[in-house]
Amino acid sequence: MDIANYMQQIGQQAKSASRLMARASSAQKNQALRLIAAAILREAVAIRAANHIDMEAARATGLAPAMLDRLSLSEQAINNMAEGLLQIAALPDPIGEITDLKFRPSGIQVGQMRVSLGVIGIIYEARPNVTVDAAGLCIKSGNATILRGGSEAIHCNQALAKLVQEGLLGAGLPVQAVQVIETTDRAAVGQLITMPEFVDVIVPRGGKGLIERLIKESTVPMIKHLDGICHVYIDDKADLVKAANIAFNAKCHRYGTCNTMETLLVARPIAAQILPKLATLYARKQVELRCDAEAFALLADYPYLVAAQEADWSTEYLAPILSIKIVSDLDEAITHINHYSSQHTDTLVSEDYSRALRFMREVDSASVIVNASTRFADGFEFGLGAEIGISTDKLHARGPVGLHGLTSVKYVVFGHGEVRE
Ligand SMILES: NC(=O)C1=CN([C@@H]2O[C@H](COP(=O)(O)OP(=O)(O)OC[C@H]3O[C@@H](n4cnc5c(N)ncnc54)[C@H](OP(=O)(O)O)[C@@H]3O)[C@@H](O)[C@H]2O)C=CC1
Ligand SMILES: N[C@@H](CCC(=O)OP(=O)(O)O)C(=O)O
Repeated sequence: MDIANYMQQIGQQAKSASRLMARASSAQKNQALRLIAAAILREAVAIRAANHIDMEAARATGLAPAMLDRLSLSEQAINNMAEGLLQIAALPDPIGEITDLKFRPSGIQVGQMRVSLGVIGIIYEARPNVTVDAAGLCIKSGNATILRGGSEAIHCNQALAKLVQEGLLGAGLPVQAVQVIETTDRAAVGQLITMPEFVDVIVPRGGKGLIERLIKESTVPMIKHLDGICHVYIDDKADLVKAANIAFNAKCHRYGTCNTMETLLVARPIAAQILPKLATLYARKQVELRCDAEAFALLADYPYLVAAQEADWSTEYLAPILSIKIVSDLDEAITHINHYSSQHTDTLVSEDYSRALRFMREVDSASVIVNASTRFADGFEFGLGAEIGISTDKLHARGPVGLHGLTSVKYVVFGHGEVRE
């Protein structure tokens, strides 16, 4: 395959499709979403068969269990993809909304109209449900998209792409509004990020290697969705029952997601009370605990205990591993988090109102949570219907990105024959 030519063609097709998508009616876009949902349910067996091929290949290469979990599509996950599309269909259409329309002294009326971004290139991990969530959000927000999922998911992504295109066709929308790149050759990524004539925005979801390349090479603006070095800080004013539930869920609910806790900070006055209890819970899941010297001494009998190294505080394990540090107070916790966190999601467990407010104001992360698990940092859980991912950028969109994050506004002016004096 001549990758440069192939990507030029994909880019041109996306650009043409984006013009039609920008003016598509809400009814058409919603019809496409419903048709895709129905096709996914109808073809559940074929989707699972494609996923099985990917899973077998990934197992053969020794992919880590948490990554296999991310790649696998259960019957429930397939139902959830379809349900997610129906939820996106039920959301109000943001496109065309005019806000803040005001008369100016000159007589003109000035307002802002919400518009689509155009063509969005999304590079993401081997997680097939993202293919459907991203396609659904891009369709509803009137964009065209070029999708480059993780190579381990290629068969499943192609099967899903066919169903998405079937739905677009059925609703009278351009099938090339959603294109899945058919090659796993990373040269295609290199092309995608250097086609500003066709691509308006790149959304990279991934780790440091991906981002380093994109920062060096991309000539297209990006909304970066980076790694999650997420923290839970258990304060000495915490309700310890809540704290244990939250700290267990934040680590053990799913190891491979970016909103999983990687470091637990515990206030010194309650460390001896809470840490052994938590260790009992973590031991059931065989979670390795990488502890600073103080926590190490408290948990000396724990079966999977390791002394933490400096590098642990800035490591995203995506695995049953947790680093633990005892801190003196909220100030030390905030300082640690702002130094080591990837500014994705951080949680405080405390019953103290003033400390909660301080944590929310001072922790510089996309989602700052009080008394709930970091795992809630998710577009669906935040009520966005679905998400493109979790932006760790500060500009344009921050945190879970839903429909609004895939749009922009332009000024619109209604005149009545006015001329400037
Ligand atoms: N903030 C967020 O919303 C999210 C963040 N993440 C983060 O992603 C990371 C885990 O996912 P993981 O699969 O390991 O991520 P990777 O960064 O390894 O892969 C993600 C995607 O980028 C591609 N890629 C990676 N490196 C390059 C490169 N140098 N050139 C071209 N393409 C590249 C991969 O392709 P290939 O298949 O060829 O490897 C894949 O499609 C974690 O850090 C996690 O926190 C994940 C999801 C959401
Ligand atoms: N929003 C997601 C987490 C973000 C995400 O997609 O993470 P990842 O599993 O690293 O691709 C969730 O809570 O399921």
